[in-house]
Amino acid sequence: MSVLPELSEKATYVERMFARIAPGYDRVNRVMTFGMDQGWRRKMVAMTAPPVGGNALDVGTGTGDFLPELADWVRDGLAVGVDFTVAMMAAGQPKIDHLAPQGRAGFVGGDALCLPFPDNSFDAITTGFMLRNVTDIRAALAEMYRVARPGAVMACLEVARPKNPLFRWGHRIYFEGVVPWIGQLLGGDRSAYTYLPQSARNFPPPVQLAAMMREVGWQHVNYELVGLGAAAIHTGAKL
Ligand SMILES: C[S@@+](CC[C@H](N)C(=O)[O-])C[C@H]1O[C@@H](n2cnc3c(N)ncnc32)[C@H](O)[C@@H]1O
Repeated sequence: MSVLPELSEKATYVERMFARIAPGYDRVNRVMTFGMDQGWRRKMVAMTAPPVGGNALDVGTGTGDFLPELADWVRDGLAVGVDFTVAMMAAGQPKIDHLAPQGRAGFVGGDALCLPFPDNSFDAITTGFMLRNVTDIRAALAEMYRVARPGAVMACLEVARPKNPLFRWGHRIYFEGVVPWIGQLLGGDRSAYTYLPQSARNFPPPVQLAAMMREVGWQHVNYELVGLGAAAIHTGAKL
């Protein structure tokens, strides 16, 4: 049975869903990805290579998993996480408690489709598992392009479907049959983790996402499959 909302209700549905699962979000992520997700995030930050003293932005930051790594790279610069679900950022606050007093990292409430920042503000941008959840993927990619400074690199992590038929079959069983139960047991919310594989089915495949990035201005667009093809990391530059 589909749990996917109508487009007109999607933003409210997504915000309420993430507010519900915020307390157990990190735990479920670690188990569901066999601990690989943090390595993917570290790799992405290295791909964007934020400069020392620069500003880095993580869009749809959730519990802020990218922020400590971004803050390490920019050192005395600033790492900002933006999200429209306050409960997710509140759950992640302990991760940046040691950085916030020195003004090195912070959360900002805001919509990825209308980012609350001026043009050309950030030297590096990351976004992880967010694009699947927005009502307009192109608009989100265009907003990230708008706030990126010339020279900035953006890296995006999203779910994909393995190409190898055997992995694809195993992935489908795991993602659609097992993941909702992991979500139920560790996150207390089966419906949210049923939404996950269903929303992934509707998400454009990596080649199509790369084309969308180019359409809104990103250049040198590339992608790499990770996790046996279960996720893709796209990168693009603003020249
Ligand atoms: C699956 S979580 C990903 C969190 C984090 N980036 C990570 O890597 O684990 C998706 C996040 O995107 C946020 N989100 C979805 N649509 C958004 C929008 N239009 N504007 C801002 N945040 C949004 C949700 O609130 C949620 O925190």
